[in-house]
Amino acid sequence: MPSPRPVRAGSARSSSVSGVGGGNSGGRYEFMSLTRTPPLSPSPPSHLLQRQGSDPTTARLRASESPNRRRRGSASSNASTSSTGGVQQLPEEDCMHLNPSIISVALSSLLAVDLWLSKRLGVCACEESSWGSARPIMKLVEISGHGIPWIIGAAYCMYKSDSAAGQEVMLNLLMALVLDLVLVTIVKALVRRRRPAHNRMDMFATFSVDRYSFPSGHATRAAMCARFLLAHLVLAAPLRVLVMLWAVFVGLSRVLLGRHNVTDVAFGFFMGYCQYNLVEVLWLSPATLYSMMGQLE
Ligand SMILES: CC(C)=CCC/C(C)=C/CC/C(C)=C/COP(=O)(O)O
Repeated sequence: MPSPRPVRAGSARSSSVSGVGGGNSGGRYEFMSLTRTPPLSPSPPSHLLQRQGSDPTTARLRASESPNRRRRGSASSNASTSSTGGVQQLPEEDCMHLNPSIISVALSSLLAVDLWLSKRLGVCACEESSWGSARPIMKLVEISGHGIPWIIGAAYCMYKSDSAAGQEVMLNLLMALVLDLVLVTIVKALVRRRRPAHNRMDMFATFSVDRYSFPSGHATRAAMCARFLLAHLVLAAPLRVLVMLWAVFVGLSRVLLGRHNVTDVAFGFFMGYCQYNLVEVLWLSPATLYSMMGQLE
């Protein structure tokens, strides 16, 4: 935690650090890391003042930089001070470090809200949680969106279907489910976001990549399958509403069970929605299938 320290009016900074939360020159406070030895002189070297900045965010950002980067930054700052004979000008690169962009601040705020909200909503994360008694129902919803029942179900319907159109639809549903597994695995492996700390890893049939939470595979599958069923099955209106409610409930149950953060599920829904468009583009017609099989022979 940085500690505020009054700075003498005489040690004013140059205007090159404006916009970094630097206050006025009289009676303002500087933040100094407790892990650093304070300078002996009452007026610290100007390059130190400039680099640490009066903004605690900046101090934190700098503390998290790699040692190499810090060393490089410090060298360039020294150089800039000495080469301008006291007039301090930061290199372009350093100005960007000192000014966290609006996007990164917005992202950090979104992630902070996400973590806070997800923790509050994880009311079925264990039996002792406030809604712990609803956990078995949530786990049933979880199974209803799992890949294994969907793959087995689609294969069974394809086998049992006595019309070519029915077989075609079920074959494409199977292809969509496999595509979903592949895409979610790739994104999870790339992003590697850990599941929430309050999650209990007691899920049925998972891959090793399922220790990661972004995006929610259940949410992608629910969104994609719901779109698929609504587009290719002739369903009465109440059933269509039920399909949509099921998809929403699968996503919600991921957060209530503490399996995911809200953003994992939100992105999962978006990704599943887009995946359906891809399935439409890649649609396997019987003709395509026969020609593919012919090429294999
Ligand atoms: C036939 C075959 C290889 C099926 C694999 C199905 C399988 C194990 C899918 C994993 C489903 C799963 C646990 C996804 C994780 O979902 P999240 O919502 O927790 O990301």
